[in-house]
Amino acid sequence: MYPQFYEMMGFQHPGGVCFEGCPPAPNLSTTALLIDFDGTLIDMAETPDQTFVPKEVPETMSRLAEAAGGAVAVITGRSVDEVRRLLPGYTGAIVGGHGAEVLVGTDHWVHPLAGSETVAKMTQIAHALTALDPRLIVEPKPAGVAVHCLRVPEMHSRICKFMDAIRQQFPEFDVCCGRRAVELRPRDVNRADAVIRLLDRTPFKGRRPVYFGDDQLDERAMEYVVGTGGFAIKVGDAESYASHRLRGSKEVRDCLEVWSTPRRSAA
Ligand SMILES: O=P(O)(O)OC[C@H]1O[C@H](O[C@H]2O[C@H](CO)[C@@H](O)[C@H](O)[C@H]2O)[C@H](O)[C@@H](O)[C@@H]1O
Repeated sequence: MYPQFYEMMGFQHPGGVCFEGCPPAPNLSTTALLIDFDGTLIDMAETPDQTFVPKEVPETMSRLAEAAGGAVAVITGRSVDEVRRLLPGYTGAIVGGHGAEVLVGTDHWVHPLAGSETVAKMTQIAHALTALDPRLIVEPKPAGVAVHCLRVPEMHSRICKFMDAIRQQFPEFDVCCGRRAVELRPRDVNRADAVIRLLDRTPFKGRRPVYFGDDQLDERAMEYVVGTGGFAIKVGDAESYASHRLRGSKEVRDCLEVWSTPRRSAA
């Protein structure tokens, strides 16, 4: 519903209200907005394919990207193509594969190991793990592979061990045992460094960074953002470098909706 409509009816548009936890909108013309995807912008789902993107999200993200002169980035473990598919029309930047891919404008950088024989072999071996339990899900990525064990948490530590055994055959890779997924990715890839590099290039350079994240993986990036005079918003109650808290993805989306409607945001 348009803000003007609420006004005509004598109500305040919900998008114009900064609620508890949602900081007042920063000046988007001097801000670099960095937003984690799963668990932050979008609610967690039982499998990566069941992820549901509310229909207003791509539009909100596009509005933010436009207002920020392109200095908005989705920071994620998913591939760039996957984010493009889930956010049709979004023209901001995407850091995919935890930093193994970076899309800014039309410049799409991919890690040299992306699409390599090595990744294909690793992915094939990871697929064999599903013989242990069909509820395990293998997600191939351009420069690595993830095995999701959200539906079989009791297998988590076994999967970590298996994936570590696979990794020993591929020295250029590291294993990351996350809470919900175990992932192999290039050793030299991590999201904090990817964020630092992103903030050093146009149109992000010289802007004040603001980071939304939910995961332990976001923390080093948040530490950097806070250390450079920006601020961070943590989703959930885990320990964090962030100065602000939101309870869940719905609140993140509501907050971004407020921010993308500058005329109505708090000063
Ligand atoms: O960096 P993020 O944007 O937070 O991405 C982290 C991983 O998210 C996805 O997997 C996770 O979310 C799925 C959907 O909610 C869930 O089913 C799965 O168990 C989680 O691990 C994504 O599929 C991965 O590629 C990302 O690395």
